[in-house]
Amino acid sequence: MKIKVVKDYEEMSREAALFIEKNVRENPQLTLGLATGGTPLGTYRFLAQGHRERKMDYSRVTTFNLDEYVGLPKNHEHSYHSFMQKHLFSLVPFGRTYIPNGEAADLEEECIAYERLIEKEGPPDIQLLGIGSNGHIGFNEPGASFEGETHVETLAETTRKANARFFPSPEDVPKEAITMGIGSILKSRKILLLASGLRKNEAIRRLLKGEMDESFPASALYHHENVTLIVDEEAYGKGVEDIAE
Ligand SMILES: N[C@@H]1[C@@H](O)[C@H](O)[C@@H](COP(=O)(O)O)O[C@@H]1O
Repeated sequence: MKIKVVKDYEEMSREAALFIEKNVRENPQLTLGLATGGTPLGTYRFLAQGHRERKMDYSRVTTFNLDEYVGLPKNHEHSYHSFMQKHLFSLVPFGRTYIPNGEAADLEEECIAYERLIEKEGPPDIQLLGIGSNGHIGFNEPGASFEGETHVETLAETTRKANARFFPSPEDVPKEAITMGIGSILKSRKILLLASGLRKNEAIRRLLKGEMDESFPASALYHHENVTLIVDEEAYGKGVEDIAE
């Protein structure tokens, strides 16, 4: 695991966007795995700026999103479809964009179809990831299998609480989500993990201990040979050793 410690959220976001831009310049037909949540917002802002000001071209890039809430219509203001539209897709035209359909009549079928799509079009050349304070990646909660494919996950109460800030009230946070599995995520060629702020300090500390354990989903990343962690000083904390290589 390559670890880059940066000053703050802005710097993390800029570094992440530069990482993606460099890879897209080298391969304009890249497949990009995308994440939601507060963490990648700055990265998306910088990608949009690069497109606007430096004419970065994403017209042949295909994107796959990690996850979507179950039961929210695509045009619901808190669906991840709406999130991506608002923060990235309306600002940067991509070739093709895929997000799981959380209101599919047959969710199992949707999961299988999404996994097949990833296999057919991908796997992603770069998978962008945030980390939950309980170590979740995508919506793979503690206990999720490291070999798991796209599936329906019941959200941990801590995750629902953390995401309540995006909803009018905590009860409005859906109880389930479709998520790419940890096995699907690990198929990506490169993984770019971002973490910012004190809220993530404990999760980063635990990750950097380097112990692989299904009770801590992000530790599965030690099974992958090309992971870059960009972490700001608050999330990294003082005195954390670079245990990981
Ligand atoms: N499903 C998403 C994850 O993809 C995200 O990485 C994580 C952290 O969110 P945030 O970036 O808002 O801290 O939780 C969310 O629930």
